[in-house]
Amino acid sequence: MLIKYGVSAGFASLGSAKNCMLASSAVLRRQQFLIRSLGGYSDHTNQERMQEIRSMSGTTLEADAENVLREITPVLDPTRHKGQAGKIAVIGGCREYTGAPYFAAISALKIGADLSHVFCTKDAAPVIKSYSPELIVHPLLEESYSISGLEDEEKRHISSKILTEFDKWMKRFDCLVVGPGLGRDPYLLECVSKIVKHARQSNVPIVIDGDGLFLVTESLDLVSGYPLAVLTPNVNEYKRLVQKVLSCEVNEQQAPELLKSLAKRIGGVTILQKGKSDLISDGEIVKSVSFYGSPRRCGGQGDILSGSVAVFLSWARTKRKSVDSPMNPTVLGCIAGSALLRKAASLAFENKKRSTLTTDIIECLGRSLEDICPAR
Ligand SMILES: NC(=O)C1=CN([C@@H]2O[C@H](COP(=O)(O)OP(=O)(O)OC[C@H]3O[C@@H](n4cnc5c(N)ncnc54)[C@H](O)[C@@H]3O)[C@@H](O)[C@H]2O)[C@@H](O)CC1
Ligand SMILES: Nc1ncnc2c1ncn2[C@@H]1O[C@H](COP(=O)(O)OP(=O)(O)OP(=O)(O)O)[C@@H](O)[C@H]1O
Ligand SMILES: [Mg+2]
Repeated sequence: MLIKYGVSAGFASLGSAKNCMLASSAVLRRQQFLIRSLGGYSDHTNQERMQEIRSMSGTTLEADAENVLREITPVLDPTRHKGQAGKIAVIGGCREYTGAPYFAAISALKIGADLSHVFCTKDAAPVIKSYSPELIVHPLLEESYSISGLEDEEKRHISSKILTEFDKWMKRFDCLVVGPGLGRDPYLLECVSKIVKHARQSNVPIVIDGDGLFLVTESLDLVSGYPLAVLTPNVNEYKRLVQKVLSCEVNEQQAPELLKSLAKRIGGVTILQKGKSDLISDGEIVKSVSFYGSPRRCGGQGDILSGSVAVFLSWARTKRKSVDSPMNPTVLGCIAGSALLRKAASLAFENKKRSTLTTDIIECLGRSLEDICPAR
């Protein structure tokens, strides 16, 4: 059974009169909002999608994402200092992939985080630095090819130096994103496993994406039972996870139930299953984000999503500290990240149509959030 997770209901504990009013007209508002939202993705299936969404909102599967975005996005308060709006670190970037960690890290900044770091291999660092002076790029990780010929003892020494260096930084971060463009080199993945273990010991939230999902699918213990872990699998990554954990195939008819079982079996981690609709579960509830979006499937949209989820989940955790809310901040972060990416993708597609690229979508992140939560 899907547990009700209406956002207006969830935030009722915030106690404002505004939220009481929201709750009383929740169904009508949600329907109007979802239908309005369809504007961006104007293909011939809109009528069907409208019908789908109407029935989903009736069963409370569809999240009231616009309201989530409003609730967790902090106001731009002049008394706040640098860092209070979020410090994010992306662990990824190797010889093959330099775009993915850049997309994740720059998206975090464009949404409103104050600082965004990238920890990548030595070869990838100058390339990523050249994309943007805004990012703080650490040429820290090593791949097997760069240490080939060394004795095992020396390799272990390098690995422990990497870990010591990362530890100096770790406690400063509000969230890590592990995996965009990480690659699958065994030596590098072993180092990253140790980084994940340390982050977990320090209670730092971790969003796992891309090759990070390859790593945790092989070593589930890294995240199992850690409530601050968020996995963001695409179609392939999800299939591999389901096969490994539940020993079955993906069944589209029972997608919400399957996702919930998977999240529960991994000890209550939060999973954002990406697709035509994004489905989110922490093993207790299931929510979907189906509106907006674009028919362009250019690579890199998942990377924007992982950076966005990291920021929103940090904001949701901060909000939770100041206001006693029953909401799971990891689920809120996923709902907000998914909705914002889909809105930005829809705006970019309106302008660029077939030539829409990930960089165009990143340029629309600011306006998309501004439409929902004006800066002033
Ligand atoms: N510009 C960049 O540097 C980018 C790097 N990326 C990185 O590339 C690495 C590998 O990620 P991938 O997403 O390619 O790995 P996957 O294992 O998800 O994809 C592998 C193959 O599956 C195919 N595929 C993708 N979606 C599919 C679908 N819905 N149905 C059937 N087949 C599908 C793709 O064509 C691809 O050849 C990761 O580290 C990722 O972060 C990607 O994020 C894309 C952008
Ligand atoms: N068929 C679809 N229709 C509409 N939106 C989709 C569809 N598939 C994915 N998306 C949207 O694109 C986002 C990225 O999903 P995608 O499956 O492309 O991730 P990915 O393969 O990890 O991306 P990346 O290329 O960055 O690795 C999802 O959050 C979802 O909102
Ligand atoms: Mg991906």
